[in-house]
Amino acid sequence: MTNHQPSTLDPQLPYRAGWIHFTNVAPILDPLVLPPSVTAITGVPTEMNEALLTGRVDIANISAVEFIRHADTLAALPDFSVAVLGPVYSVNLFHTCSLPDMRRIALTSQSAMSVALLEVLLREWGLSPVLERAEGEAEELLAAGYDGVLRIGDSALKEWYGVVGPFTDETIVPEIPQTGRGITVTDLAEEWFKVTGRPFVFAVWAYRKDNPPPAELLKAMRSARRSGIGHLAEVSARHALKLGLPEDVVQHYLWNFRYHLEEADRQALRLFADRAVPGHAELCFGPCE
Ligand SMILES: C=C(O[C@@H]1C=C(C(=O)O)C=C[C@H]1O)C(=O)O
Repeated sequence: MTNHQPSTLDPQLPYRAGWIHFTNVAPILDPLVLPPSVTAITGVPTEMNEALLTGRVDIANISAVEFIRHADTLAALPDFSVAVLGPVYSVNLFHTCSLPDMRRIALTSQSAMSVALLEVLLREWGLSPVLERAEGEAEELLAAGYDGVLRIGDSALKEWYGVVGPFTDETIVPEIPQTGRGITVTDLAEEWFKVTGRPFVFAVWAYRKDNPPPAELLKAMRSARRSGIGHLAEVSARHALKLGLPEDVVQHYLWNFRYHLEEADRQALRLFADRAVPGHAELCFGPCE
């Protein structure tokens, strides 16, 4: 991948955005009408992390841990996040033995944040299994001999439902089962909540400090989020169809997210940063010098 100069150096060039295209960003991305001065590409978290860090894009919703690791050069929008308080349903450790018995865990290559979260939780639990990158469906990898499989995003949401579903009308409230077909699903955001009582921030919208986004992009993003959250039933119905999941499950999945990066989220992210990346530079939620 080639390095590009920040586009602020040439105001004639478009401002380039990178969007993680998972369903959990749909309430912001589906209604988004980009200003003419902005272009966009899409990809999975590790692709968007790389696109921002190599200068292929100017802003992206990236794994929050990459923002932390590069806090000397990156800033985050102060009011945008993909966060939850409690379960997230799409960042899952699938396992067949108990957590302390796990020896070997397969990690998805799409994720940076969930891997960092798993490492923090393993330390918390006093466990040190071998962690390896391996692709494939959770059930296949478990059958192939892994004790645990970490999956994120839409495929993790679908695999979670495949294990714990189908639901009756009453299942969603108050408690969703975590086992089925001999598999347990440990929701990492819920585990973080059990340890800290805090939200967990998976993604922030980050940009290089010297290259902040144009005001018209922020305005378009805020207006899109308002519209997406205001029409969550329609957004959910559209994505339920794409995912092959029931509408009420997708609606529950989406209304559960915190898209506004409030003070509680920023504090929780700092707490995570201190545990995951000791010695990190101070986190700046723009505008930053
Ligand atoms: C909750 C999720 O969050 C995503 C998970 C990320 C990661 O693990 O690196 C990065 C960005 C988030 O949007 C998910 O995709 O399931």
